[in-house]
Amino acid sequence: MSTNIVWHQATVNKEERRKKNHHSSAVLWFTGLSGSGKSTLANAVDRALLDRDVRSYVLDGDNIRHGLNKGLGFSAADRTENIRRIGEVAKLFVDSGQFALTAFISPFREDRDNVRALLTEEEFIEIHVRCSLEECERRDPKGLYEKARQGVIPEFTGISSPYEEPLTPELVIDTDRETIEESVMKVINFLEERGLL
Ligand SMILES: Nc1ncnc2c1ncn2[C@@H]1O[C@H](COP(=O)(O)OS(=O)(=O)O)[C@@H](OP(=O)(O)O)[C@H]1O
Ligand SMILES: Nc1ncnc2c1ncn2[C@@H]1O[C@H](COP(=O)(O)OP(=O)(O)O)[C@@H](O)[C@H]1O
Repeated sequence: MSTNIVWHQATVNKEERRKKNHHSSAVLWFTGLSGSGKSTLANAVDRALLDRDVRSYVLDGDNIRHGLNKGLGFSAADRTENIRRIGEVAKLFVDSGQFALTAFISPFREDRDNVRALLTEEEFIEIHVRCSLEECERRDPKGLYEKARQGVIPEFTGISSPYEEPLTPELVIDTDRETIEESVMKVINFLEERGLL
């Protein structure tokens, strides 16, 4: 535990940064099974936002685990710590006037709700990237489900580790029924309706 630390108030504040950017800032929290389409969708939304001169950045589970969260595994405790840290990083992005697009399985409801609690109501947008386990297994883009079924990968989400679906997400995207383009437009329309863009 750190002691004797005092918060230093920043000189430039979030509202000033948002005004300069001509848009608001928030976290788009994509959650879903491995292979459901989180990374694909987050990156496609990132591109659509860039095309609109909106500042955004993707934080992706696989990539973050190569650096910042290297050393964390897939036990429940490590997944909780993974999501806690990403929640804090995403909050920094919001403070910097940008959109953070996070693509983590984030299987536990409580962990996602803890991130929500770090932000205001408008700043946390939970997007359930919904896709049946059967379809995710059929896609198996990295061959991980096959390994999980063989018992080579333990504690694999959906197979040997739980996924708790969001109860009241801001958005649900059915990637086994919609095209990527349709899903992207759904997210962009939502941001416009909320007055965030
Ligand atoms: N045991 C186990 N369970 C689930 N996923 C596994 C596992 N081992 C490795 N992988 C790969 O790690 C990616 C998930 O990392 P996350 O940081 O998103 O997971 S979590 O939110 O902490 O649960 C996940 O990436 P995505 O497929 O993009 O979801 C997998 O490629
Ligand atoms: N509507 C859709 N949205 C997102 N991905 C889709 C969709 N339809 C098919 N896919 C495919 O599903 C796979 C999802 O993989 P990925 O984005 O890596 O998922 P995740 O990040 O959730 O593990 C990709 O191969 C992608 O092309």
